[in-house]
Amino acid sequence: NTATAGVVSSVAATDAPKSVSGYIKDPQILKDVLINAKKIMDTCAACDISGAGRCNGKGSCGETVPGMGGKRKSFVRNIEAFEEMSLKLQTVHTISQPKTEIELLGVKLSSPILTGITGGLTYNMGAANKLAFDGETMTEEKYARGIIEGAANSGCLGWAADGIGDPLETFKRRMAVVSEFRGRAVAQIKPRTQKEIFERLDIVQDVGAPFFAIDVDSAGRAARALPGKTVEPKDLKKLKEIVNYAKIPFIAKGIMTPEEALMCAEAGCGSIVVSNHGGRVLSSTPATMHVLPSIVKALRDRGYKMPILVDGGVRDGGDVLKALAYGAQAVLVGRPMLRASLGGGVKGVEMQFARFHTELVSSMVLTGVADVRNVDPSIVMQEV
Ligand SMILES: Cc1cc2nc3c(=O)[nH]c(=O)nc-3n(C[C@H](O)[C@H](O)[C@H](O)COP(=O)(O)O)c2cc1C
Repeated sequence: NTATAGVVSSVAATDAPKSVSGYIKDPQILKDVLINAKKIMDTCAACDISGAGRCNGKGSCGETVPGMGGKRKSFVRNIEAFEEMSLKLQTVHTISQPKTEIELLGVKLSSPILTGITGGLTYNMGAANKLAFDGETMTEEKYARGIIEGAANSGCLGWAADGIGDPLETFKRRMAVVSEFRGRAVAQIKPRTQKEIFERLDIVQDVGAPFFAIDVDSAGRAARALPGKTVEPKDLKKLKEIVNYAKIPFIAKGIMTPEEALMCAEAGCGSIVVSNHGGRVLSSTPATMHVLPSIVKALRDRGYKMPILVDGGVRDGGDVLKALAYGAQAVLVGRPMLRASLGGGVKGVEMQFARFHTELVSSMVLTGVADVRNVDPSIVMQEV
């Protein structure tokens, strides 16, 4: 996320969209939404658009999952970790209508799913000047609206992202979209200097976001930062300063070790996202699902009750259930939501949420889980 785009388009509205053959206007089914996304993304992650829309980073996209960078190993590990896990099929019980609702930091969600934090269709997705679902030009604003409104309409939460190169004005305009969905849209801030974080946090709080995240794992981009566009690692002291400044819960995103999870808890963070940034920041990290159990254990053993979120490679409702069985309270879904918004806007994201929800319910019935807030770890078995 190094360039300039924000929610407000860096593409002039008058630019004619590039026509794309076979593009489906106003798609009515998810498959067509995903086809659209594949057609407009130069570097598309669409490996299997006919199935569940799974992306394994190895497919027909020529191994160029959007914004992958590096050697893609971390990303593939995330996907494979879920594939290696099996769910225990058990149907001799009475559970036919399992409960999927949770409350996350004071916000009620219809299922334990948030969108991933993604943005930058011009520089991350190759979708500048391409057709949108409405037959007009695709813009950052349409993209963000798809994510945020689509999630809100699904009873879940969508994130507005912060691009490193985004000037404050762009950030403010993006927050105007969040403001429309007061209480039902959340915002992320890059690990900028403390002063810049506080400046953006004031705005995030003004627009009514119930909580915010900082992707602390974007710190490596400091090496490429332009003057005045600084990101930096955050030590315990700085984490505490942010917690103390904030009037809403602060989620630290990009935590991959028990030690750092404990530091976030000690700092007073409201939550963490166990994440390797979808494999985009460091090529050789473990899968998020491989580190999640030790992080959960470390926090719970010391009595910390904060919700624990996870992302990276969540591709269907069964994966959501696996993450919950490993101790997460909710997941973030990145690329599948990204593609849904690109190919179908608000409606596309609603369809994607509906698919995840249906699959989650079905997986719960088939494993005998009555409530997402209480998932027995023994429903997951490692393949032997
Ligand atoms: C195109 C793209 C842009 C992203 N931009 C951001 C960002 O601005 N901030 C952030 O915290 N994470 C960002 N991420 C990482 C996601 O929030 C998330 O961690 C990751 O996509 C989850 O993995 P998944 O795509 O396999 O579900 C981005 C990911 C992608 C694919």
